[in-house]
Amino acid sequence: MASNYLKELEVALLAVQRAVRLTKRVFHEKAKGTVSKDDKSPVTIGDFGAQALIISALKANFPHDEIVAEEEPAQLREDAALRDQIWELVRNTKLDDAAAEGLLGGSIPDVDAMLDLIDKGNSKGGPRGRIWTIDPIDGTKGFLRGGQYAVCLALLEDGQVKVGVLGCPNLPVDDSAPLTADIGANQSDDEGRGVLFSAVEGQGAMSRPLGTGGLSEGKTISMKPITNMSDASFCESVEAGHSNQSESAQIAQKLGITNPSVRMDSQAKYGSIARGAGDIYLRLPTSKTYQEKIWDHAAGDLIVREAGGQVTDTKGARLDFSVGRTLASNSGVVAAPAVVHGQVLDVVQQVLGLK
Ligand SMILES: Nc1ncnc2c1ncn2[C@@H]1O[C@H](COP(=O)(O)O)[C@@H](O)[C@H]1OP(=O)(O)O
Ligand SMILES: [Mg+2]
Ligand SMILES: [Mg+2]
Ligand SMILES: [Mg+2]
Repeated sequence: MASNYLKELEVALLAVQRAVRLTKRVFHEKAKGTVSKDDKSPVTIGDFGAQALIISALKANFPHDEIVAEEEPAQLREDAALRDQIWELVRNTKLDDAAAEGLLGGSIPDVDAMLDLIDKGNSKGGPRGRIWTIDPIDGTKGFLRGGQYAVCLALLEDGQVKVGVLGCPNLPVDDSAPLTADIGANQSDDEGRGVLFSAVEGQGAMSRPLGTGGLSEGKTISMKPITNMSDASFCESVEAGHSNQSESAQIAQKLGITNPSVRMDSQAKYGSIARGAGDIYLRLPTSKTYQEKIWDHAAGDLIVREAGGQVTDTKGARLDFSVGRTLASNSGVVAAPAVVHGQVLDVVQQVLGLK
């Protein structure tokens, strides 16, 4: 029987909403408990805490599903001070709505149970079955800089993205607000900011304000119908090491795009183009060896496609979430409204020398 994924969507939205409450507390702290991972990238107490809370909600509702999550608890088992800071955050973060909190399965019993939950995100992924993928804080560098970041959750079934949710605490609630990575001068003022994007395969894409309790009504979002490329806006990473910014500038110029790129951290880029605040998202490989991670793209891929977009890699292939924890068979990302995707891809391939 075909599933409409109603329960999966509700649990995913609430789990992300709750995790965002935790990450926002850390965002407003000066000391974010940052440590460096083996690959030199940063991770904070916010990343670990959000991952624990989301996995707890998934295990309470879908105990047989597998989970591919970004963080692993090894460093925490050795660092009691860091572990205790995370536990303090996790045990004190709840939704205001008791029924919603109850749906997420209630409290985690103790610090060891929390570490075990973080460890449950260690699935290898693959082509079969139900697999959730979590990026507890996407754009950790943006999070540390006081910029955009996203809490990301998606459900894959037999390698296809079925449900995607992105919590973007620093994007404007207003879907028609202009595309900017700026979150305003007064960073302690949350007024008008915080959006939850979601999509279910075949059911369209939605946005709603991030709240503190249950879920508010969602609005359908769609990409902007581009009639004139010179009016288009495109977004890319802030980090020059994540995407080739000189190639993207050449692509924009060849397409006739006159606006400068908007540089924004995280999957907030996918959400922004899905609601028509921007039009095109380019991610151009900077190295031959880096493989994109499935948690960095699964939710955004579905949200953009359900909003009327097309998402491929630079070779024109759809993103393949069925080959493990990384997008090993893809190279880069080209996301654009479906009607112009072919035109954009053509120029990307010319500039990258792929044709
Ligand atoms: N060399 C790289 N190329 C592309 N993406 C990268 C690279 N190194 C890290 N990333 C990932 O890019 C994502 C952020 O993307 P963006 O630049 O669009 O905000 C992060 O998840 C980050 O991983 P990590 O979470 O390990 O830092
Ligand atoms: Mg990420
Ligand atoms: Mg992350
Ligand atoms: Mg990371």
